[in-house]
Amino acid sequence: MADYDLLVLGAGNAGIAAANAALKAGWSVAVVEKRDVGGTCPLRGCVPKKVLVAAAQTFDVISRADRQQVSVKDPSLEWAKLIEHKHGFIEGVSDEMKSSIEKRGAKVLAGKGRFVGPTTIELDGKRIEARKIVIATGSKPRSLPFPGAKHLLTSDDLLELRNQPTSAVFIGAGVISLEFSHVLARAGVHVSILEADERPLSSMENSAVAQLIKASDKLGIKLITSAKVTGIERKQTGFSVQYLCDGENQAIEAEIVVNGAGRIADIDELNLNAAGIEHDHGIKVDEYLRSVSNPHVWVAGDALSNSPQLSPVATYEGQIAGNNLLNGDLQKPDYHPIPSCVFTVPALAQVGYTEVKARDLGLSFETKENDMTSWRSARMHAEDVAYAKVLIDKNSDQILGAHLLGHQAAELIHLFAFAIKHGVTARAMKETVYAYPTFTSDIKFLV
Ligand SMILES: Cc1cc2nc3c(=O)[nH]c(=O)nc-3n(C[C@H](O)[C@H](O)[C@H](O)COP(=O)(O)OP(=O)(O)OC[C@H]3O[C@@H](n4cnc5c(N)ncnc54)[C@H](O)[C@@H]3O)c2cc1C
Ligand SMILES: NC(=O)c1ccc[n+]([C@@H]2O[C@H](COP(=O)([O-])OP(=O)(O)OC[C@H]3O[C@@H](n4cnc5c(N)ncnc54)[C@H](O)[C@@H]3O)[C@@H](O)[C@H]2O)c1
Repeated sequence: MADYDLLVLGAGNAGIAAANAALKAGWSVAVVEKRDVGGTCPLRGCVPKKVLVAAAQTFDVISRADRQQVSVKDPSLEWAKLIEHKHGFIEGVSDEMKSSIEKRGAKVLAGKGRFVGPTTIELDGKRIEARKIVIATGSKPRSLPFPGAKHLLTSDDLLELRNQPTSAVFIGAGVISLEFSHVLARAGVHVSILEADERPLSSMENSAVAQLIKASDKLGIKLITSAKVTGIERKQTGFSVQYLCDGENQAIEAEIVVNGAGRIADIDELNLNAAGIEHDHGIKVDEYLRSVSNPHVWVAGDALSNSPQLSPVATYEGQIAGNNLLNGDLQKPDYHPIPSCVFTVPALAQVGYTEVKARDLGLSFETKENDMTSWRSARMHAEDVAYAKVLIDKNSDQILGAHLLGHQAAELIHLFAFAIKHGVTARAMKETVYAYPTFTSDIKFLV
């Protein structure tokens, strides 16, 4: 007989969402967690990162204040104090989350679980049998193969870094590197980024990314693309990062070197073969997030290898896995209307298709592109960057994609997400009466 109806591996957004669905249905649920209940987003990801970004935003506003006739003398962003301030947002959070899920009836088991059978997990030498299992073990930084990779810091390390470095090199120009770079640069750190690809953020809209690169350059962030890192060597005061670019061996020195080369599903220690769970670069799941080879197992969140690694997506997938294991396979995730934001300063936000993707799909659409820096709203707030590209279906008048940089992008994007999700037309967005003067009221001119 099974010890639990459901066992969840991992107590992050995805695991907690799946557990909650089963608890509501009166199932007995165990949640196994090897680190802290809460997982990446509240403890080592979105929230602590955003505390740093919020400070960078304030610094940015102050740096433009003279244009609004406000004089502020010598502002500075103090890294060590900021890290201390960030701690206030994390302390006690994991304990609260643990007691909250326990109150709802879950048994929280500490330790690293691994499969020893199709529905059996081993934890600290004990075997636990469950009727169904959800794998929600999240992701970890991709390990890099060159000599000296052991010197690399991760985002976890950066969030704990007490002493402000004078210089930093990031390997990879993805979301993590760009977000941290914009904070560090404002604290006065010399930042360089080495990107293997021809351009950063390859899944985002080209023209919006180009504007972000310009804004990063203005901050002093040095971005080197098409760079193949070959090694990291320790020097007296820091490190030398060697790389190949344009056929030539080159090097940059910095006090710290950070791995921003992507995150991969944290599944390689789960002993998946013992449970007959098919996997190659990730666990193979069907469209209902169920393992294709073990019908008792579902996967959700960053532990999946083919969906966006985002906190609300992890929760959404956890809920779907939970609903499907309770009710039979009914729900498939739909990622199209889910927005994402790169929290640089200015922030870049997108939802729906990029222009390239819409063209690949053979859609017939109109592109509305605007630089709003000369608009009254942007000038009032002394914005340096204010850009929007919106794709509108020529036949249905529905929004296919929106890409915003600056101009409250991380907030405005949700109106476009709502429009895409619910089929609201560009005309309906134009005809709505908005409060004025607001950034939102500009939407009429963006669609
Ligand atoms: C620096 C950073 C900033 C980010 N910022 C944002 C942001 O602004 N917005 C956004 O949407 N997303 C952001 N993300 C991504 C977001 O944090 C993740 O997509 C999300 O937290 C994934 O949730 P999850 O439940 O899948 O995994 P996690 O929250 O990582 O949870 C997985 C849990 O499983 C546990 N575990 C692993 N293996 C085992 C095992 N064998 N046994 C028991 N437990 C195990 C882990 O300890 C962990 O607690 C950020 C990520 C990082 C790293
Ligand atoms: N604001 C947010 O929503 C947010 C913030 C942080 C992280 N995240 C999530 O976390 C995930 C991981 O973030 P990330 O920034 O580490 O990854 P990423 O996938 O965004 O970017 C990784 C980058 O590293 C490059 N790269 C890979 N190997 C390299 C190498 N050897 N040398 C140089 N460049 C290399 C890739 O080409 C890519 O541009 C993202 O997928 C993202 O969804 C989200």
